[in-house]
Amino acid sequence: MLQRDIIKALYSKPSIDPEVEMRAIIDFIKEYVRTYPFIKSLVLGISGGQDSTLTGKLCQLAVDELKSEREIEFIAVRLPYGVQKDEQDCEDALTFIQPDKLFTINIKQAVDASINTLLQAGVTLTDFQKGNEKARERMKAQYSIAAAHSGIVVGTDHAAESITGFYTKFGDGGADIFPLAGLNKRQGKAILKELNCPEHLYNKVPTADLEEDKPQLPDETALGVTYDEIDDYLEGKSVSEKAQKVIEGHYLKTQHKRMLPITRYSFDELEK
Ligand SMILES: NC(=O)c1ccc[n+]([C@@H]2O[C@H](COP(=O)([O-])OP(=O)(O)OC[C@H]3O[C@@H](n4cnc5c(N)ncnc54)[C@H](O)[C@@H]3O)[C@@H](O)[C@H]2O)c1
Ligand SMILES: Nc1ncnc2c1ncn2[C@@H]1O[C@H](COP(=O)(O)O)[C@@H](O)[C@H]1O
Ligand SMILES: O=P(O)(O)OP(=O)(O)O
Ligand SMILES: [Mg+2]
Repeated sequence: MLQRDIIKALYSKPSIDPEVEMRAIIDFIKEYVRTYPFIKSLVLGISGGQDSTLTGKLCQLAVDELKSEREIEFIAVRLPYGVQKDEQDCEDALTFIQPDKLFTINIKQAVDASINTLLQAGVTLTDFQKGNEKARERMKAQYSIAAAHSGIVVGTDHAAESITGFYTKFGDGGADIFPLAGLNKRQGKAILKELNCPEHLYNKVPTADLEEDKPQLPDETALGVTYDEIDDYLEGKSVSEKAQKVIEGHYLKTQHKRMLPITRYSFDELEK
């Protein structure tokens, strides 16, 4: 049964103890950093959404615990395209996280320059495709900051995003570690509650906010399925036939995103 295989592949659990899970994630981050002495920073884009708020807080907590052992800092990065509509949420997330360092990189100039250069060469991108350019520019900026600070890039992908492939390949999908792997959306919310996060940040409507034609488009509208249904599916519960079809359709269509570039050998591993 596909549901069982997906749950196994994405390390999804039917339930979590938020305190235990939070400790396990912090310990994973600490253990990873300890394994590679060159790592002196963790770099992460903070959008004002649930996932980057949680990932950022856990990174800062891990770094705080490591500071007595070694040189290490957490670097938060604001990456607006022009002026962000949910600017205040981003400020609130940063107040909650209290990062060691903050950079603000406005990606508008770089994205617009890229779009224009492509246009001059005869390649016209749609608004949706431009959205993916924004995500890739954010990835590039985070890697530049990591390179300049002996760091690694942290990503916010988790099971409820991974299952639908709802991220830009080599954009927000491009990072060095994914501390939230295995969690679904409501489990992430439960950990934020445990951390006393301001309620409006974990109850915020999830959005990639990449399209200018559809500002702050809810992920659930774009996906055609709710996170509650996705979370139920990942917890092994039965969902409506329609939800199951939509979720499994996204999963199968985005298999390539959960693999490194496909070769003659790994092609055999795809479900056809
Ligand atoms: N761009 C936006 O404005 C926006 C907004 C909200 C959400 N999202 C979500 O982010 C995700 C990004 O969109 P996307 O998936 O179209 O773009 P993407 O760039 O992440 O993935 C598409 C690319 O993947 C590669 N690809 C596609 N099928 C493949 C296959 N079978 N084998 C190997 N490579 C393959 C191709 O290079 C293709 O251009 C989507 O889930 C989308 O809903 C995007
Ligand atoms: N506006 C943003 N500023 C900083 N970082 C951002 C911004 N938008 C997205 N990000 C990063 O990308 C991931 C994925 O976002 P989704 O909302 O899931 O598409 C986010 O967690 C940030 O790290
Ligand atoms: O990745 P984020 O932080 O933008 O969260 P969400 O996916 O809920 O928008
Ligand atoms: Mg978001």
